[in-house]
Amino acid sequence: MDIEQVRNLLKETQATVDLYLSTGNDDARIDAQEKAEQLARTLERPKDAVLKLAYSPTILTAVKAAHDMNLFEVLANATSPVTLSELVAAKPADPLLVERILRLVVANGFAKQTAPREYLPTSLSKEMTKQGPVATIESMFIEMLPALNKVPEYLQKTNYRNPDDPMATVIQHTYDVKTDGFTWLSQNPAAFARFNSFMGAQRAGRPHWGDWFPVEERILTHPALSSQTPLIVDIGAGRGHDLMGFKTRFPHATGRLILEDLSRVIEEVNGPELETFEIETVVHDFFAEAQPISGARVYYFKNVLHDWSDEQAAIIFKNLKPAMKRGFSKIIMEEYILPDTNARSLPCMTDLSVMMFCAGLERTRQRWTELLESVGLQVVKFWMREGDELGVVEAALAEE
Ligand SMILES: C[S@@+](CC[C@H](N)C(=O)[O-])C[C@H]1O[C@@H](n2cnc3c(N)ncnc32)[C@H](O)[C@@H]1O
Repeated sequence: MDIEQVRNLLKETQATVDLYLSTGNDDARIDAQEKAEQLARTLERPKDAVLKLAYSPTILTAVKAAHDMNLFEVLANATSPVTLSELVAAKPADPLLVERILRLVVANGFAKQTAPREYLPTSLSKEMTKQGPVATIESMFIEMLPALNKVPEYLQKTNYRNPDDPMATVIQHTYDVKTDGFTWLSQNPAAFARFNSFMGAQRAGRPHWGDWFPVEERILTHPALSSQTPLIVDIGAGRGHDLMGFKTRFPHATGRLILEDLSRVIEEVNGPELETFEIETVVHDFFAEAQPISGARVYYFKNVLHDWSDEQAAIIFKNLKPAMKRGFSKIIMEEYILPDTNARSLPCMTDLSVMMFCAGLERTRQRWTELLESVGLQVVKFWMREGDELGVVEAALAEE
């Protein structure tokens, strides 16, 4: 172990923690957390680090089993220690088994132990009683882990080609299905509900782009805007929460708000709620047809492009471009924008997951630039917000 390195990291960790405590800035919080992790890694013997990594799936297993035995439900509201006997009664289950599961759960911060066979909740135990976090663990455990397990085999079989076909990626290899991952999930209502809650939980608490992106300056201030102009076309919009959020923040913005998605989604979302927000709906398959709404100020995609490989994304953009008005229309994409070096761990985890599930990918600045330029578009600016590597790619037709 390099003692000098430990000393330096300790100082750096202290400095980033102090910065966070004095500013409350979320970037500073994440920097502090990463420095602390680096420090912990430096203190760990490499062989122990490898062992821990190899055994790490057992943590997920223990948390899932604890959830299945209702241990978090019983613990969550306790203000004084809960005994093993009380926890055992929740299912009921064998005391020795519960004790063993709880040992791993406690060692990983999902509960606290106050005395032999006495436990208290932590913020993580409480998290494990909410629908979204539970769905996150369940979806990962039930549907995704079997496929993750097959990734090395799949990559070997495909001679280590980067997956680019959503009909022939790890999901099809694992489950022997002939559909894309989303269709496969949608055919199993329980799995689909889990997955949707998982995705919802992943996005929960993220600020709306209208709260940090300079919407007024970059979008609303333009002499050509009129009440008939499509102001925002949200492509692959899902249930329309982003447009509703936009309308709430900019109720007097000039122009129409249009929600586009596949027909099955539009059938489901059409109704009084969207009408209240004056949101129009249009059925549009971005692979099969040209963009039907011409001359919009903004073509907005959120969490759409990362589901698709560059080859598929190029089709989406080629179908969009003819509708764009030069000097007026913009593309706004809310996605991860990874730095070209040293990306953080979480977006790299989602990168591997979208690769496995739909041959998608999270893109670095360089990859976004290259993708857009390959189809006659250009990055106008990358906008990063505080907190993580999520941001907005603002793009337009390339200059002629
Ligand atoms: C990951 S969801 C994102 C939804 C929404 N933008 C959000 O961030 O919550 C991807 C969306 O793309 C839609 N989608 C998938 N394939 C599509 C296609 N070929 N044409 C149009 N929309 C599509 C899906 O129905 C889904 O609503």
